Amino acid sequence: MTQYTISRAFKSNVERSQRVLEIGESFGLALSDKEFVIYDNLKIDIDDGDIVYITGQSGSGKSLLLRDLKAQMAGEGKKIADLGDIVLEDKPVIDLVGASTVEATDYLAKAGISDAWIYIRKPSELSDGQRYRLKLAKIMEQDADVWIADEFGAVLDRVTAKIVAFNIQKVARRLGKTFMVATTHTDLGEELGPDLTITKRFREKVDVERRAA
Ligand SMILES: Nc1ncnc2c1ncn2[C@@H]1O[C@H](COP(=O)(O)OP(=O)(O)OP(=O)(O)O)[C@@H](O)[C@H]1O
Repeated sequence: MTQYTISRAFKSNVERSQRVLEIGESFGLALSDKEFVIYDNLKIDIDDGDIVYITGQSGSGKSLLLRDLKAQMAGEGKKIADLGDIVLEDKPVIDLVGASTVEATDYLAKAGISDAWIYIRKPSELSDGQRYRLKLAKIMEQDADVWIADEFGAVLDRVTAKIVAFNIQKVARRLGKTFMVATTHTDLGEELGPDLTITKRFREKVDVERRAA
């Protein structure tokens, strides 16, 4: 178990344009620089192989948390596969994943793609949701210790998001990977079965809940 400490704050630095001054006056906003604290010395214990489910409203600080955890884990020498870093070559989908056709179809199926018409298309011809699932297949094939997916399933319909969540946590658990996702959606708890649920609330408030052993 490793303990990570997260602290993050921003200065407001408001640029005082004419319109900003009008808004400040109309809504009674003080435009003096203020500090916004998003994480205040938050301690999070994460074990290798944990499934970590980060939720919270838009703008609450989920991406910042993932980014800081990623940096600290990389600093410890862990290999990270981050969905946000994956660049897709414009080749047929079936050529983009795995060492063989069988391996490719296996990874793709786990990521929720099992349509032959998608296999033979290129990423530029796919929908956002199909591209997202292809990237999930690509993080599963990487020889990394930690898999990271921000905006997890955000572009997927909820039935597909749940199926993909269930499948990928199963693979992560089998391979002993740490899998960390962040999303505004709170409906994936049952499918992910997270070891750690982090709910980011307003200001620096955070709920961290570990599943009973
Ligand atoms: N460089 C920055 N300077 C100032 N404020 C920032 C900066 N980066 C992020 N923030 C603020 O920190 C807060 C958290 O941002 P973050 O991207 O982590 O939110 P999020 O929960 O991932 O949101 P979403 O679900 O919309 O992606 C936001 O209110 C954002 O405005």
